[in-house]
Amino acid sequence: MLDEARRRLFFPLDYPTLEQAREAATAVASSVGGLKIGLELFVREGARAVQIGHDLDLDVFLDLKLHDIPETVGRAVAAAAALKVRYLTVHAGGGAAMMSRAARVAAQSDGLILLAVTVLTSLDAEDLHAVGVSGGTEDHAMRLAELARSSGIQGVVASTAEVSALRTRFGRDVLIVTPGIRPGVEKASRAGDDQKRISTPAQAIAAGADLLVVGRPIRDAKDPLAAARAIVSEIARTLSSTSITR
Ligand SMILES: O=C(O)c1cc(=O)[nH]c(=O)n1[C@@H]1O[C@H](COP(=O)(O)O)[C@@H](O)[C@H]1O
Repeated sequence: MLDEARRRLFFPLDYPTLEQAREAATAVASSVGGLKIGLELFVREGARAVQIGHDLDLDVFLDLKLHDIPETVGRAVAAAAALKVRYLTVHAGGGAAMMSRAARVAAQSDGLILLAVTVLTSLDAEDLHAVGVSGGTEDHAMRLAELARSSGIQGVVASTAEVSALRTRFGRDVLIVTPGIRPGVEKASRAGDDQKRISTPAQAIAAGADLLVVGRPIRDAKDPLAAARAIVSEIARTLSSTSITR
């Protein structure tokens, strides 16, 4: 169970330099299933950042949140596929034509899995309202997930609050990735940082999330490896008690 739990934990390399990222990745490698390369490191280091994951034999999740016209996104997906990453994010808000094009390009690759970001975990209903979206975060996330699945995208990124509804709607037929994880913060509606829709690792797994993205609680811990191990144990306990496997 511990190995299955470890496989589900992704650590974002949100670091300013390649050296810091490599050092941090190496320190936690034995207790995570994969590494997420996001905007900060990729803008600075490009493919060299991706290589950290390959060198450590970990899955790489390239988080570029692509959102552009279909032609531009399709070409970017092809470029990402050439880096041999396992996961790549696109913004579901880019629409059906953009996601369909991305999905067609990914389907021709060697196993690249696309994830559509629904409603960022840093947003709440008020933020959506301010950009003209009414109906709340769950409604909007479900609408975008529906669009993503019907466009051929295999996975979605959503907060724990939407996971149960996503499972009910799509069953096991969707990969659900959940950021906004704050160990030990059960009931607070805010993490004390930019994340607004948060949960503990246990809550995310019990709701049915497949993969958890946990950054600052590991990166900023005194002992990042111990923090990652504690999260893996929490995931394993929850998997055992809820008998969720995949
Ligand atoms: O696509 C993502 O990974 C993502 C989507 C989302 O809705 N919220 C979100 O926090 N993320 C990413 O997940 C990570 C969360 O990091 P922490 O808030 O430090 O745990 C960051 O690298 C974010 O870019």
